[in-house]
Amino acid sequence: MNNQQPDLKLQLQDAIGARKALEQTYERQFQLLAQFVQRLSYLCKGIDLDLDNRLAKLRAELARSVDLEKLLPFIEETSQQIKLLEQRQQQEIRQVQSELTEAGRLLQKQRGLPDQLRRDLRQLLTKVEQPAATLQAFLPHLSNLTQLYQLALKAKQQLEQPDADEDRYSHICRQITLELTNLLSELSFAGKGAIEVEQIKGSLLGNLSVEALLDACLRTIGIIVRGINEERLSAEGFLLRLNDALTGVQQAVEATLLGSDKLAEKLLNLNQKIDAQIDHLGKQSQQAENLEQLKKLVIQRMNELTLSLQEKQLLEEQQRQQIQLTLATMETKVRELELEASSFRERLAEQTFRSLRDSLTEIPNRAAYDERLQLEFKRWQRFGSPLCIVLADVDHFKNINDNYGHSAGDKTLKIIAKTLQQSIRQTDFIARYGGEEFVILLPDSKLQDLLEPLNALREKIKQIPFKFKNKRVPITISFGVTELKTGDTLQLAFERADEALYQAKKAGRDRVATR
Ligand SMILES: Nc1nc2c(ncn2[C@@H]2O[C@H](COP(=O)(O)OP(=O)(O)OP(=O)(O)O)[C@@H](O)[C@H]2O)c(=O)[nH]1
Repeated sequence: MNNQQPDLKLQLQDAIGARKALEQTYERQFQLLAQFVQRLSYLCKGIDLDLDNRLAKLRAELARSVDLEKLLPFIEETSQQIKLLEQRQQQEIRQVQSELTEAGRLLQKQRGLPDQLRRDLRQLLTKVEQPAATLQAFLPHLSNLTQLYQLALKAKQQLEQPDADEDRYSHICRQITLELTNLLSELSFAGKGAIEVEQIKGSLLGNLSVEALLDACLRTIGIIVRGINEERLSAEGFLLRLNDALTGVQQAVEATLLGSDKLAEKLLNLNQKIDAQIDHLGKQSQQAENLEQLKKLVIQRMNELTLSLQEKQLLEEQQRQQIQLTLATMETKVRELELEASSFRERLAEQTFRSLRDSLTEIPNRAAYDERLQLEFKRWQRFGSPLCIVLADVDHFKNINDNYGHSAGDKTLKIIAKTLQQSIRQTDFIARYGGEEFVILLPDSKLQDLLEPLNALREKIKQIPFKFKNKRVPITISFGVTELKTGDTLQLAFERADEALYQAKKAGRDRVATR
């Protein structure tokens, strides 16, 4: 029993020591937490006056006591206040987002902004539209937008300054050249018109003055008007020839009717004559007194009758021949008309075919693309199966024209167009969008499934052994791809593909970029 007493005492001392150590640890942790809360509360200072006051009280309480029970009401109140503040902040985020978007859109509406600025602005607006957690997240966007406003202002000022006339002048020239080149690539004429179109296209590759561009525009209008007139005249000519042919047939029928009327009259007279001859023969034979007299009479009348019958046969043969002739004439006329009509039909079909084809590369042109796009878009809306748009642009194509001439450039475009067309599926659609740019529509394809085939196609183009001036010149192509999303308009989707293409170019070309 005596031995057990010191043991108990020792155990009690240990327990008291452990408890003290625990209390000290607890106090240290509480101090640490209190310090942390204090620092955090300083960070929130200045956001809201009421919150500042509550946090000050909480800090004072934390400094004074370590009793959590006493602190609880303060913590409760402060957290309520923070919740309200949070709601207010969400509202402010939405407001800043909408104000930034509005300011960006306003800038977008300004005319005469440089192309690059437009692209940057478009990208910025896409970022602004994405949800943000804090107001601070908008700060870089705000600063970007301010920069874009400054750039736009500078660009505008430059345009308005007299010494910017030169820039403005060349900007206008470039715009007209671009529009006219696009228009010409959609026109397709045979013969003289085609040669003239090619000449104008060739002249647009140089730096033309506004006067020369105006002249090119007027010449283009002339070609179009002539083309329309030619088609109109050709249609008019066909109708006139149709009218002539019908008049011819009508006259032939009338002549036949008239001829057969006359013949019928002659035949009637002849029949009456034959009847009279037979009648006369009958009467005279009764008056004959002997057989010899009768025989002479009969022979004479029979000769007269034979002559009349021969005449009748001749008349009938004439009538038959006349009808045959008329029928043959009518048949020839009808055949001629048929030939004329079928060549007219062919010309019309060819015209429709040509107006939807690009004359250089012989693949569908932009007008054909617009038509097909509408169709695919409607299908996409109705059936919901995926639809992708790919923009393809030959890299540094200007260098080919500059270094090896325009016709080398033309040949390059033809080969690339052919390679692209041969590489897509039958249900896909490719068109020359203009210049060195092509557009491909891929129904029933998901964006992620296109990366591999498009990269293979890009490699295929790179491997084409182009040779100019006895030198192997590798040519590359960049692709911008997008898939239509719910709520998309055609314009939005196209702009995304265009942005992707821009990214591919910016990242060094010869690549596939997606958006
Ligand atoms: N030979 C030829 N050239 C054309 C035709 N249409 C447009 N071009 C030329 O294509 C060139 C396009 O040049 P840019 O738009 O500067 O582009 P790029 O040189 O391809 O450079 P990146 O696209 O930036 O890689 C211009 O020089 C046009 O004159 C055409 O039908 N035939």
